[in-house]
Amino acid sequence: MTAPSTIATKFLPAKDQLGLVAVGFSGGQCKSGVDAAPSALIESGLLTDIQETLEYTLYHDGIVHGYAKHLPAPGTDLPLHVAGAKAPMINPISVSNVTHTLCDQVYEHASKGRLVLTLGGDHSIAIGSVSGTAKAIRERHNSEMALIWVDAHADINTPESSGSGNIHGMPVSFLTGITKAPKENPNIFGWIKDEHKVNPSNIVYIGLRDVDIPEKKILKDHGIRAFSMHDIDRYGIGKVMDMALDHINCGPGQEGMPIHLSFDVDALDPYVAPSTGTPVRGGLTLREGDFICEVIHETGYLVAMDLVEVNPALSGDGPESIGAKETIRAGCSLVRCALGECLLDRYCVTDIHNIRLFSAI
Ligand SMILES: NC(=[NH2+])NCCC[C@H](N)C(=O)O
Ligand SMILES: [Mn+2]
Ligand SMILES: [Mn+2]
Repeated sequence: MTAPSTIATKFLPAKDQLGLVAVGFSGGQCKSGVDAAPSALIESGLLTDIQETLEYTLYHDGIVHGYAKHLPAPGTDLPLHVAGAKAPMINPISVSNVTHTLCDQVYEHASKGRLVLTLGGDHSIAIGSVSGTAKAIRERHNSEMALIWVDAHADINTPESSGSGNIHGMPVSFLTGITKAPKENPNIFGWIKDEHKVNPSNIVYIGLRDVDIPEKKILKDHGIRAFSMHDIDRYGIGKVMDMALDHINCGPGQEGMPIHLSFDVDALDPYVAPSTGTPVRGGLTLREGDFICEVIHETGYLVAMDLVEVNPALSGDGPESIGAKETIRAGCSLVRCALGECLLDRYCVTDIHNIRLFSAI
């Protein structure tokens, strides 16, 4: 057995402080209902668990943001035709404005050393949450940040490569700088500067199984590390997580870097999380999803998490359906695991491979 390690203390957010931003936004895709997710998650008791069971001090303005002030007048946010694109970008001004505001909100929490939880909303909002965290981490720690993207999809289309024009399929291309503000309207995502960006070599995908052909090329060209469902079947989730953390230098004894976890609920199998806009069969079991979150918590490097794409209006019989309830329950479970549930002692990182002080109880 190795001696207790002191890893992770360098970047730890204040141990018990959690900043929450509830983002009721659905403009990154075309199905309504995903904007109702934060309220549904909160109503099912997530914040009580975070405060009472997990003992975090919660910083939350009590608002589910719809960003009405930041949205252009109805009918004016026209699809943007980008040269060479298969489909026009949908709601470009709305998504750019909302994510810019969200970036500032997340930055506010992260720059005070709080762990930041962003409840979406569709996955386009990660443009705001990840950029806000990245900026705060650069300022606080003079460090780059890792991004773990758990999803059935790679969400790395450019406006040119996207077949749908939905921006929730593009956030990673903007966050890495692979896509710049479009020439046709440089204001759209023109606010994204180097300080907001994530280095492609610090990104790890987990759970992929529906990647568009141009996205495969982008992943390859930029050498981005990705673990598909095939890899999870082959190696098991334990080994995949070891390899994922090793890639971002966050494994046992490694120097480490702060981690932003962006969790799209459609990474889970539709059996467990049917209420989502773009479900894909053959996904993660709930335990695999929870395990991913637990392992990331265990590193001590987690500084921010997004939970996105829960859409209570989808799956058969609407918001009250069993499917919607199950999806919300699964989403809450993922968040609690990332915040330290099931572990005997939060942040008690000893030797995460030998001593296993905190196996699940
Ligand atoms: N966040 C998501 N659920 N993204 C789904 C993206 C689907 C498809 N690749 C697209 O670009 O439109
Ligand atoms: Mn997805
Ligand atoms: Mn996604």
